[in-house]
Amino acid sequence: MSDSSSKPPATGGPGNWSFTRWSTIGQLEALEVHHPLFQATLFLQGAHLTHFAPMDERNWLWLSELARFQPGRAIRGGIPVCWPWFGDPLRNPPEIRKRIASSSAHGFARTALWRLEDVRESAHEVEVSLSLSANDDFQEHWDGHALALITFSFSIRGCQIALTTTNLSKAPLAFSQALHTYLPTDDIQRTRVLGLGNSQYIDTLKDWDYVSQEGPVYFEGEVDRIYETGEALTVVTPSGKRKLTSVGSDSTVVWNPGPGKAQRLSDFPDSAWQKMLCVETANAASDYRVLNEGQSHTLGVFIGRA
Ligand SMILES: O=P(O)(O)OC[C@H]1O[C@H](O)[C@H](O)[C@@H](O)[C@@H]1O
Repeated sequence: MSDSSSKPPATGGPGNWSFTRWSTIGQLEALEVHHPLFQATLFLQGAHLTHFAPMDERNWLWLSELARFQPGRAIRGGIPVCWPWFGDPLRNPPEIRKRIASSSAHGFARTALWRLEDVRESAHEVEVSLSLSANDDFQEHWDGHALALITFSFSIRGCQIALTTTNLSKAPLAFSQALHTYLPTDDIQRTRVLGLGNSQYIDTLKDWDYVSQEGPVYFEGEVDRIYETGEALTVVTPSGKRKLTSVGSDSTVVWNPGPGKAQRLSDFPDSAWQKMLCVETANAASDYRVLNEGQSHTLGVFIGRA
């Protein structure tokens, strides 16, 4: 399945690194980081991180055992980059919707081929940057000109992701987005998310009604909510805790498909809803952003120990 070499793909850069190497996984090109302190796997398609773990630890990200690594197909698990719109185009505000020429959820970035910009290595950290220039090549999906630059910083403390969008068109650019993090759990019924109490959420399963959250978020069946806060969160599972700290975000999506939707999802085992949850650092719903010509916005998350 995985074939490592130092030979870069046509879309990659030179591979003269100590801890990072090119790899072919399924039909896709990936960068594998094997640092003495941590490991990571990052695909050029979608700038999609599927694996991050400090040495001797299990993957901090959930990855479906049915995930397929094929051109044009979203990988189920890891951290899909939803950009330049989040969710169903029809659920986005008119300013965003008017640019979208497709019915696909979560934008085109997660299945587009990103360009490797830079790899920086040190004794403590590896930093990988990729870019996606959304220009006329993406006309069939979207009408706009923007640059997405994403930087992953891996260290023994955790993994930081920063996604910067720059508007390259003359007209204002409205967009929504998310870093759609899949996390593993041993048991969803013994999992909770702390830090969202005292906020409001849109319950997308109940006609998009507003609901007040009190106390921790528990999972009993399907959950699909957009919280109106970007506060730091702690995810507590039977085997440990993770802290997610965001920048540039005032919305957080919490999702678990539950047993019913699990059966309809692509590349997702029927029982896997018991072993995962998504906590997505977002600019979604009313937290969408508008950039004037040349302006930039950075959305970021640090995933660390709690
Ligand atoms: O199946 P996908 O397009 O990857 O979407 C997976 C999920 O993403 C988000 O979390 C949405 O809130 C869910 O409604 C959706 O089911």
